[in-house]
Amino acid sequence: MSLKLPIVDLSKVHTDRESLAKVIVDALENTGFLFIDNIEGLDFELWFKCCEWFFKQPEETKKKLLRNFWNPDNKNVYRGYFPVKPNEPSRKEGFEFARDVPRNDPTVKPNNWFYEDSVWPEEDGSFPFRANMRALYEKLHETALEILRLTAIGLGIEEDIFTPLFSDKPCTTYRIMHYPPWEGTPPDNARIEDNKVVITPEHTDTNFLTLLATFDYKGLEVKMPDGTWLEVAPRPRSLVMNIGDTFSRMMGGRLKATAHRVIDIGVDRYTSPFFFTPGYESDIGVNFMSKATGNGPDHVFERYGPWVLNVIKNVKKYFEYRVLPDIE
Ligand SMILES: O=C(O)CCC(=O)C(=O)O
Ligand SMILES: [Fe+2]
Repeated sequence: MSLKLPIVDLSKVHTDRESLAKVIVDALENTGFLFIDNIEGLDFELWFKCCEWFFKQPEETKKKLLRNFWNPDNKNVYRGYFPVKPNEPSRKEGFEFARDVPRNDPTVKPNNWFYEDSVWPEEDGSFPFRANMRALYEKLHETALEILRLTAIGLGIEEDIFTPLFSDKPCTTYRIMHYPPWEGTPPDNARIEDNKVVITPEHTDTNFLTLLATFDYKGLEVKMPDGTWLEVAPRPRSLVMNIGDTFSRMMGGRLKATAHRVIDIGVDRYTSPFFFTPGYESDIGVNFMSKATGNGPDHVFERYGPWVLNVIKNVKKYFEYRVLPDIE
């Protein structure tokens, strides 16, 4: 069964802010997923071409971009390329980058790998991969901020209240992914109910807000409050949006970070999430609404960086992040 997600039509962003705000907050209080239509200037075809271009690069090129965990010759520990791992239920290769910060920024500790420089594949001049991806990043950053302004309106708080979390060096990760179909028999840990096979197991996102292009591929499924799974039917030129643990926790669970997974559809699958993420020093403490309204249980200041590092290393225990060095 497929899920009819609420749709936020951004062509109405100047004329009908209140009703868009209501759609967003209602969606985030319920299923936690929605579609965003009509994002001016966002070129999905170019975005898809970037995926195709990158994943057909020779293995040698990708190897130079591997995180240090997979290629000790490389310095990058957080950004770059990750390969398909044999016998893992998460069956995908991906490339991740961020906005670079100036190397001489005195507020960034030299060992803070959240802010390491992104690494890029060499180009031969026929396709400006890096320039395209960077332009797409800025468009998605702008879109995410607009969505958060609308969310704030829907929550009845000051429209720009979330903006400062992302003004100072956001830790956003922009990723492109390729899921190759299983070769032979999938491992047992990829098998789920009804003989289905996953290529990304059930999870919630950890970051603040995710904007996802599925490029009309099927496969994404969302968990309903009653525990059943519904598929997200592809919607051309639309972004799928959900929020992550960071935002949900700040809101005391009022807005939902909903579990989702990806089912094997038997063909090469390309998708691209933009993991919109606060700055390392940004305050993501609980009881955010008390801070925003001056009422309610005490808001407790908490920095994003140390909080999320503990989550990925010790709570979610992502195996490739287990080795990440401590920062402070
Ligand atoms: O590929 C997809 O459709 C979703 C991927 C996803 O959930 C993720 O990367 O967090
Ligand atoms: Fe996800």
